[in-house]
Amino acid sequence: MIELKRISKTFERKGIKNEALKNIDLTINKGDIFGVIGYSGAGKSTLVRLVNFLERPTEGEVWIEGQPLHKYSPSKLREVKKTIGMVFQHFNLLETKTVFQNVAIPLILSKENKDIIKKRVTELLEFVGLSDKMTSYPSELSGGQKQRVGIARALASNPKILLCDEATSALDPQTTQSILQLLKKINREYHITIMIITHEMSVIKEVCNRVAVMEQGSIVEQGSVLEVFGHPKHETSRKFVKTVIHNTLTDSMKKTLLEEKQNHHDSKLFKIELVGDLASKPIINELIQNYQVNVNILFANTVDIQETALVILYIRLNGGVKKVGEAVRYLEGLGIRVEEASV
Ligand SMILES: Nc1ncnc2c1ncn2[C@@H]1O[C@H](COP(=O)(O)OP(=O)(O)OP(=O)(O)O)[C@@H](O)[C@H]1O
Repeated sequence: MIELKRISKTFERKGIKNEALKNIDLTINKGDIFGVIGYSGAGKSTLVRLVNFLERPTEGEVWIEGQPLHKYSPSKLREVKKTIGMVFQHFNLLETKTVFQNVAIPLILSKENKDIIKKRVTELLEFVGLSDKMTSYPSELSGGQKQRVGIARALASNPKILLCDEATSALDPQTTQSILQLLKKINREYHITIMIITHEMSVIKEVCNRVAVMEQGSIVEQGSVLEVFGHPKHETSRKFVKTVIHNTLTDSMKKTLLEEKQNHHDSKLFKIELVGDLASKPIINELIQNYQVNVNILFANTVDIQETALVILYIRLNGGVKKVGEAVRYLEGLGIRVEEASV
């Protein structure tokens, strides 16, 4: 578990202060794959560097697995930091060392014996799918293979937490997919909590269960990925969600609705979201049959988030205030999020 409490970080250079993080409160639970997203300069890297104390907070507390890192001496910090692995955007491999030697570095530093190192590195290279590259040098590998080495090295000391700072940003979409699948496998099989820093919402959609959106040093929204994708509250979150999910009426549909407005003064427009099992229920049919309302579907989109279907619909209900009200209450009673929409 990672807990950041009232964290602020101010950099000072030549008398000029730069408040990189402002009053951050964040809890990442054991087993989470937690994404932090934001535009360049939002403070993401500073935030992740605080978790393994590559940076010290100006104010606030950093708790890792119940341990108060902000109170620890450098030697005690070194011990805790062994339980945290880090994966970097540009891999940070030693070019003069082989794949095997790169992965072995953390074990050599903690003075493990040769047999243990050999066994552990062999296992890890098998896990990341690079058994046949043991004696290769980084210059002989593709970007995706280099990142697999970086990940194996981060796992060498058996961490409880893995921090990934833009780990897929230098990779093409297909390689990104394979690295994200590997991170999922690490989370599932090794029960490692993962914190992912990214500026790509597709990364969050693919692997994270929770997300925090950052802007100018603050967290402007956080929650489950389904919640934030289905119903982003902050403007910045909405912009990020739009990059991966089409969740608003199309321009041509808005135009038509505006033109038709006078003909539909007794109808109401709603945005509804169906999550998981609800997505496959005959809800529209029930609205028509049981509540005698006319249902006009104006927009529909289905996306899979974390292997769960999220259906976003814009529907126009017509049938008088009473019937429409009853229909809405029926939907809400099923646990469907219903929001009156405007054009
Ligand atoms: N060591 C430093 N000294 C001074 N200012 C810094 C330092 N590190 C970061 N900053 C500043 O803190 C702010 C946040 O930077 P940070 O790198 O955390 O953002 P980011 O969201 O990770 O951006 P990017 O995606 O571009 O890496 C920026 O204004 C940056 O200039």
